[in-house]
Amino acid sequence: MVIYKKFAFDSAHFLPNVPEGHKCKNMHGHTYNLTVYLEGDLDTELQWVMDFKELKDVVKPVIERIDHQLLNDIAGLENPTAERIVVWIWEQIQPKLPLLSKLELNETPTSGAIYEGK
Ligand SMILES: Nc1nc2c(c(=O)[nH]1)N=C([C@H](O)[C@H](O)COP(=O)(O)OP(=O)(O)OP(=O)(O)O)CN2
Ligand SMILES: [Zn+2]
Repeated sequence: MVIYKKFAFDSAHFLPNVPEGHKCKNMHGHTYNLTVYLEGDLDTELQWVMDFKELKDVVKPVIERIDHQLLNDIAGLENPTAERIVVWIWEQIQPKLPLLSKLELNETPTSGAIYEGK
């Protein structure tokens, strides 16, 4: 069984390593949408994989670290591509979510990154 929960955060960023003239060298912002997927068996008694509230309690503090921030200022996010951000989030939450199976991060309505671990 796969369950998921969605989160959103608003952050500013710029991509320092792109060539001069690339639009993403300029600071700009996104409303990021994150979907967290867990995969596991149903608990026989509760008939769920994990309480969505417990899932939220793990992910929300991590989202709060990056919401309304300049991502480039955060350790590990000096080059905050969607790919780097999704790995960074994985590294923060995976130790507390052993059933974590996939993260999907949408940077815009048309672009994003999916990470399933190493
Ligand atoms: N592989 C990656 N490519 C790009 C990233 C990234 O994180 N990984 N990031 C950017 C920029 O942050 C940019 O803000 C998003 O790019 P883009 O999808 O081109 O945004 P648009 O709003 O212009 O998209 P359209 O829907 O095509 O208008 C760039 N590349
Ligand atoms: Zn961007």
